[in-house]
Amino acid sequence: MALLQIQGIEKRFGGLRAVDGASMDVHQGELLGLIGPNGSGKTTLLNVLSGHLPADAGSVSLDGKNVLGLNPTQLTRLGVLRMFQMTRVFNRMTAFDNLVVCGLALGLHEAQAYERAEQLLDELKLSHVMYLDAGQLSGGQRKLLEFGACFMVPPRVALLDEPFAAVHPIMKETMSEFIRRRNAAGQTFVLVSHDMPVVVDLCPRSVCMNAGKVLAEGNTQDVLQSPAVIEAYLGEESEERDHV
Ligand SMILES: Nc1ncnc2c1ncn2[C@@H]1O[C@H](COP(=O)(O)OP(=O)(O)OP(=O)(O)O)[C@@H](O)[C@H]1O
Repeated sequence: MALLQIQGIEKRFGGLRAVDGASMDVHQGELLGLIGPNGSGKTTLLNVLSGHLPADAGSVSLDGKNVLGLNPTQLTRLGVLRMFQMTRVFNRMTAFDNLVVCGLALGLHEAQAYERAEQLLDELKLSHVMYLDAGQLSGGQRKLLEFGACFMVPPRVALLDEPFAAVHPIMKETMSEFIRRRNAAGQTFVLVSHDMPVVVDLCPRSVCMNAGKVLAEGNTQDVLQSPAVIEAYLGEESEERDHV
């Protein structure tokens, strides 16, 4: 049985079907790419999975138990953890305290939270800025920090929304390496990204969405070469040209 079974999810905003009957499975230990042109419904689907938006229809089960309708706090406790496209950290707290607070909120004891925060900062090459306020860090460092916060208590599934956007290539490499290492150790990920070389490199399997529906899924290379997927991305490019 899949770790996460997503069936027939629908989410409407007024007359717009942002997610239109999307179904997919996320297997234990896999690193699944979730791709698709701008506006295809990827972020909205993640928002439904993490409890930040109610769905209009469909079902989501984790380990076979229905979790649709739970709120973000309940889902976080069950191990469904979400990293946002827009970085969300406490700017007036140090990088170290940001992680410690997150660990305490997830139920760690103080000593455990300190230890894991130090380990994660080291692993993410942020030890040299650990006592700076998060507001003093670069955008990329803040993103790495938020990313690290997701792993203070390793989740059942980490939902990452564009973690590499606007991140310096060296930090991007640090993040990719972290994802690769954790995945090799059994961590399950869903990775939303427009960075195709990284998706190809990291994700053996991908799902491509378009207009709220699943357009193709399977081996990432095959998905990217599928005529329907190429057409969907070309459609996006010609729409961009029309607006210039
Ligand atoms: N809160 C909202 N209210 C109204 N429309 C919304 C809202 N959130 C998203 N949408 C619309 O829903 C559609 C899907 O958006 P979504 O952000 O899920 O796509 P996406 O695939 O994540 O896009 P991108 O790759 O650009 O981030 C878009 O047409 C978007 O404008």
